[in-house]
Amino acid sequence: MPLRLDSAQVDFEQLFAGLLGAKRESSKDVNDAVAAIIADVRARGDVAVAELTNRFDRTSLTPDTLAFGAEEIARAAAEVPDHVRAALQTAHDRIRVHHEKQKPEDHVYTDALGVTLGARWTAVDAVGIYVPGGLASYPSSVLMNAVPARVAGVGRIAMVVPTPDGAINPTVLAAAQIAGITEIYRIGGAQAVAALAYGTASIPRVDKITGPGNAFVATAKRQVFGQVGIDMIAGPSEVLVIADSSANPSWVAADLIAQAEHGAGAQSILVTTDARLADAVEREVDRQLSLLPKQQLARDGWEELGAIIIVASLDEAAGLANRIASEHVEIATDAPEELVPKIRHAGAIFLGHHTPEAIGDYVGGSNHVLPTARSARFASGLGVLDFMKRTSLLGCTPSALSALAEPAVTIAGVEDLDGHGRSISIRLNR
Ligand SMILES: NC(=O)c1ccc[n+]([C@@H]2O[C@H](COP(=O)([O-])OP(=O)(O)OC[C@H]3O[C@@H](n4cnc5c(N)ncnc54)[C@H](O)[C@@H]3O)[C@@H](O)[C@H]2O)c1
Ligand SMILES: N[C@H](CO)Cc1c[nH]c[nH+]1
Ligand SMILES: [Zn+2]
Repeated sequence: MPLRLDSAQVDFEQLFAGLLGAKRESSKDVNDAVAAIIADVRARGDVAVAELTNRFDRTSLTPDTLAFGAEEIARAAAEVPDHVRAALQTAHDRIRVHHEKQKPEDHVYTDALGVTLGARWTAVDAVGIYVPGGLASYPSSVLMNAVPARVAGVGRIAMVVPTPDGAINPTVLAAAQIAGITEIYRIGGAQAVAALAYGTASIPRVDKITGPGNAFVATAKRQVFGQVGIDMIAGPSEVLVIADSSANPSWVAADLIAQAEHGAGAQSILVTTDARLADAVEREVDRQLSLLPKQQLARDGWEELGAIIIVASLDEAAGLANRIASEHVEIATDAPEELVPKIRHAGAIFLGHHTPEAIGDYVGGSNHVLPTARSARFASGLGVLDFMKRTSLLGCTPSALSALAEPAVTIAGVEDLDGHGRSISIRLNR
């Protein structure tokens, strides 16, 4: 049974420990396993990457066959039916247009003292994008990573994607082709993250790694942070639907199931002001799951990490949503815009009855790589800025330096850094 609570009973700490916390932490076992994998890849390079991939993904790779060849990519992409390619192209184009609007502007100004200040944005040189592929394949995630990287102007984009049992979904390669990605490796998990971070003979190291993945991927990204940049920890997917009596229980149920079908650790929560809707959604989830024979993952996910919470008001729903800080928040009410200002912690907000989260997964144009596991409290979804960095610019005229020297030398003095002070004052005594 999914968890069912009403607002009088919602003990956030308990909710956190059960629903939001324990099952989503990476365990000591995963941490240790990932540390061992990273150490192995650093020591033995491509040989370790091939061996580990063969073990976890049941492949038969050698150090020479880690990368997809150009003809292989072209051949696989050519197998993809025209309507699928057209759908990917639509998604690509919409994602590109939206992300173009995120490109930051450089700015420079000179203040009254004659100090020039500014900020200049430049792209990261080399990025590794992780496309998950263990339980399902995600051509859409290729686009969500690659498009903002290209809009940012990243020089080199290396993509990794696991190929369980040696099989690749050709649509993943078609998406890469549409996005202009040519460097692709058939590896996944912690060994792929380690190879991108530290480099091997056949996989040059990158500067930053982005993309979602399972607990092994997320833990590996945490462990290589510092050696390379990372975007965020985007782990198992989550949705929190806020609904009132205007919501359609079948639609809400379908949205909860859609998220649960992401499998292990995926989480679907309904927060509603209407007890009758809660009952109807619960029944409807069961009914829809019984009609979907392929939905074992969703069934398990709903049983394990599904929840229905009844609250007294939409304000209370917003407060709870902020504490949970879900990856996706759907507002299934007639006036979603009234609630939006009250939702401060969410990876993405979906407005109204006609905006299922899945439209954002694919073709809405916004990014679907979003902060999970409550990291929306401090992190944002993937975007162009993740592939860029800002360098500040500072310039003083002689008179500006004279005006600022005294306070600067004073602070250098209290820090006991005379060399700093002298490097300023030496310029004044001429
Ligand atoms: N937040 C997002 O934007 C987003 C998008 C798509 C998918 N996702 C999430 O990404 C995750 C994808 O997970 P996945 O498993 O399907 O694919 P994955 O590619 O993340 O992980 C598969 C890899 O995990 C490694 N692995 C598996 N078992 C292992 C073990 N016992 N020891 C060491 N390594 C092991 C293997 O190397 C395998 O290649 C899902 O949780 C899904 O919800 C999130
Ligand atoms: N809901 C996932 C995390 O935002 C993304 C996704 C890809 N394909 C389907 N769904
Ligand atoms: Zn999804």
